[in-house]
Amino acid sequence: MSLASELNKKQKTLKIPKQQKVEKIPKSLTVPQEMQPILKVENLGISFTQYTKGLKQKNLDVITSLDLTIFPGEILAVVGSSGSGKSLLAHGILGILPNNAAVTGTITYKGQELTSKLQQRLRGQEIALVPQSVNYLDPLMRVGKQVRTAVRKGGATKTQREVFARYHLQPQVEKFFPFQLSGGMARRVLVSTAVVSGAELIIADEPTPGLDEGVIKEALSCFRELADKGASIMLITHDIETALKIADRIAVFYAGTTVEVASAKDFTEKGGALRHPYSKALWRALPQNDFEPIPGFQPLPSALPSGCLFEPRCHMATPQCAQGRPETRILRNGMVRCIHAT
Ligand SMILES: Nc1ncnc2c1ncn2[C@@H]1O[C@H](COP(=O)(O)OP(=O)(O)OP(=O)(O)O)[C@@H](O)[C@H]1O
Ligand code: NI
Repeated sequence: MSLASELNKKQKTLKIPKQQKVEKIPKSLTVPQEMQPILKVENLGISFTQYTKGLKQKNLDVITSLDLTIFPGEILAVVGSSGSGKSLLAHGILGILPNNAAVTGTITYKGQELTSKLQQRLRGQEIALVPQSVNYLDPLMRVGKQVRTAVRKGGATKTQREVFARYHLQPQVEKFFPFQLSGGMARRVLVSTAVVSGAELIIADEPTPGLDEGVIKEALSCFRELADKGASIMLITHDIETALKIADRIAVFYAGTTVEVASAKDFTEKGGALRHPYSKALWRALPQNDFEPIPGFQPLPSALPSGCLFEPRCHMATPQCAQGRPETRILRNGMVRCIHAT
């Protein structure tokens, strides 16, 4: 069975909001911090065992000391460039990492440690994934059926047809097999599967590339509506602008760790409200801002610096930065991993 259908089978029914024109996507208020997070990731590490020449074993640390939390009713965007570990985090939460992966640290879901047994129980029930790759669709099952299997209560066909209409999928598409879909259509089917699931936590891994403006807006506003009804959404994207349209908070990833978690409101003007030099640089690199590229490259997992991961590219770096990884600290209501951030 494909992962998408397996992940979403037997899920709770959730009313699909009627199709509506969305001019502006409203954002809910910032989450009160005393609220219990639905998901808490602490000091997460993900490494891969690789065999090199002569069957020598090598460990590749791709995620190190990663922390983040998501609260009920919140959209947390995870932004970072390619290879920063966004998808691996998603797969780590769902418990679908490849066999050669080792996980350290803790992930708690509603206060309970997310063991592999619990992951298996929640996957497709309370936690749904919109996978980054459309290959997760079952190639042998008509797509309408794949979406209907994700509906757990009530009229599955009605729910599937409503969500297809909402994402501009023609009625005949429900009879199609995945190979008959364009990339954009396949992605809309994946988003539909998660949206009808009624999951309490939806992890959407790059759900919008290849979709046209109208459908992107529809998908994003649908996530916002689900969050406003109490669901939590982790929106993984490399596109800060998409993230800012709906997210409450943004976690900035760099080389497999969280360098900053900020309120979406902090991404404004010259980035003065941001805390980490990388977040500021990422913000300033946008065409509508200074369009200033960040010199250098994100380090590869096989060649991570021993000190601060951003130190080799940082204009604020001092010799102390190369001494060791900075701890996370709370700063101006956000989180940052930089000894110089003020
Ligand atoms: N099975 C694996 N074995 C070894 N390394 C892996 C494996 N899967 C992923 N990686 C490495 O882990 C790092 C993070 O990958 P990941 O797919 O999480 O990045 P990402 O942030 O989602 O990037 P993108 O924006 O391109 O989707 C990359 O350097 C990648 O090469
Ligand atoms: Ni990815």
